[in-house]
Amino acid sequence: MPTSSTVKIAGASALAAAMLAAVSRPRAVGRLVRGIVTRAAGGPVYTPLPPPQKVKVALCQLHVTADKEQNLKTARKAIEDAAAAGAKLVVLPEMFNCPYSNDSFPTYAEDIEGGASGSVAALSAAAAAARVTLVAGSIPERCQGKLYNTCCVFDTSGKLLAKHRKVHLFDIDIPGKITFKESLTLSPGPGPTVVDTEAGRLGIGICYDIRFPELAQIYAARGCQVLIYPGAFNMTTGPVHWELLAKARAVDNQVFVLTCSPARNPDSSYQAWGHSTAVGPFAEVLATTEHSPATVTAELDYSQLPERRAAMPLRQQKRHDLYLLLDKTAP
Ligand SMILES: NC(=O)CCC(=O)C(=O)O
Repeated sequence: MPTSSTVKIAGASALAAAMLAAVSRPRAVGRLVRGIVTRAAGGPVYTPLPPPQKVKVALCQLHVTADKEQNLKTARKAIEDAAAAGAKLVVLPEMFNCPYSNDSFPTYAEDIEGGASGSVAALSAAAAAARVTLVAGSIPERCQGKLYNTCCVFDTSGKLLAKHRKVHLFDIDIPGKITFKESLTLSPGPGPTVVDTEAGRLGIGICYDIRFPELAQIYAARGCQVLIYPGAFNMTTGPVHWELLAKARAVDNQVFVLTCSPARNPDSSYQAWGHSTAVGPFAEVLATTEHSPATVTAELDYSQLPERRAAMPLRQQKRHDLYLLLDKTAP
């Protein structure tokens, strides 16, 4: 059925109809982050273009020390090298600018919201210089008297696109093996973080967040193509769970999953498992490494997503009459 406005156009003279069409047809007036800005009656409208079909990613498994400036230099060099090798999406590790410890978080914490963060300025400059989308691992953030474990995402011009505060804090006690309680110093973040970038729609989690399938399901339901988890698993759980969890989140949701860890540092009080890994939507390991400093690269081919989903239509086969994913933070 034609709408009333279509009927009006059809009934107008040819000249009037042509003039009306010219006014109402969106005119491209500029480009912004692979999007088109059009003028419409209500003001400019930004329509993102679909991301490229294939995206080269780099997971920078960095050597992290107690020297923040040195850590930022190491990160910048890794970002530059990754871009020179063709990466368009670069990922850094969890807590890459400080040692992973409750003693360090308050000392190294920075004010991101107020724009006073030296790390954020350095990361923004690095993303802009390298022209990459940067998922900048995480740093300790101080905001209104609280501390968070926070991941900043920058676009290719260095603009801060989004910030994810770790939602699930790492509080575990495996007797004789590992006890860690992030909640001694950190507060949990408010919820999921979905970011539209030139490299695709990203869902962000930090380390322990990967253990919670519901968060990944929310990201899949909101159309994320890639789930990205900067993380620092430990020597007890890492060998058994790190890759398993990345594969599980990928295969359950038929998405790409990227994990990025600090390299293992013998001088550190916390020994990270390393093994930064890229996983495809069929749970296939696309690229991985051991525990030394390294950059893992992989090509994500987004055309695989509809193919995998058509071949195994899990999304259509869900029994919503039996269970329900309740996204309490849905926009
Ligand atoms: N930094 C973390 O959240 C560590 C998570 C971890 O090691 C685990 O087993 O989970």
